[in-house]
Amino acid sequence: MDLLTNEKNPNITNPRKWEPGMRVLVLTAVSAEREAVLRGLRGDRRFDVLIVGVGPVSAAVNTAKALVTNDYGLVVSAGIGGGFPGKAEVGSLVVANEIVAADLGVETSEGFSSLDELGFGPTRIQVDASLVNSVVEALTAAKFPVEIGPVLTVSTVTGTAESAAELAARVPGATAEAMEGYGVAFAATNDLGIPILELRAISNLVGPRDRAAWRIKEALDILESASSVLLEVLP
Ligand SMILES: O=C(O)c1cccc(C(=O)CC[C@H]2O[C@@H](n3cnc4c(=O)[nH]cnc43)[C@H](O)[C@@H]2O)c1
Repeated sequence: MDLLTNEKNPNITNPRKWEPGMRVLVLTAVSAEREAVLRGLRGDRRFDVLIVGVGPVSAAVNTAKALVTNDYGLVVSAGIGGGFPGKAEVGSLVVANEIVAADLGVETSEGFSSLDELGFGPTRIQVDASLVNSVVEALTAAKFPVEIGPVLTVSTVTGTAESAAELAARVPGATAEAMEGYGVAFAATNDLGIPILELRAISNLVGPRDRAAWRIKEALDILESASSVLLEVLP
């Protein structure tokens, strides 16, 4: 056996299926996001909405803790996020079809190599296509501007056009960026096989840092409205 082979990661599986009536765990990074989701869910008792903190490590640890005590049929990472230019506008919603740990790898003289390429992977978690489609159909019917695509999890918010372009080249189709999705998804899928979703309301574009351009209030309002659509999709 190669001493550096990671035998843990291949246990990421997704054998369980969401069934109507199952409990849903929604994880947000901060309380403003949690409050928005709770307003949208209008007190529906099938949903628990918890704060896991900012960043993938905090998100993974706190999601894993929450999954010890309750049985959930679906885990949702929800919050605001950055949209890749030309892929997701500010004020739109992004539903992940794939959740990608986009900066988990090594830097080489030829550029970035992901853990997958080094044999330590995977760094990408697929989302069940039928779940994605039913959420997107319901959001579209409710007239939300919605995009489907890979949502990147990063430990550092992208702050230059060069870094944004590098990430977009690294993950073809990259649609949004946030900091928690992969941590939440890893905790839910690894060994437990609980289906996952990631939903991001776009507050800013991925690229040069421009704090004044962030539309956090608008994104939280959209997150609230989108959460009420989850009530219909997840009966
Ligand atoms: O730029 C700043 O000064 C700054 C100060 C405090 C917090 C931030 C954040 O980026 C909060 C990250 C938080 O929000 C999500 N998020 C929203 N937009 C993005 C993005 O473009 N790239 C990554 N994460 C984003 C993220 O999931 C965190 O929960 C900045």
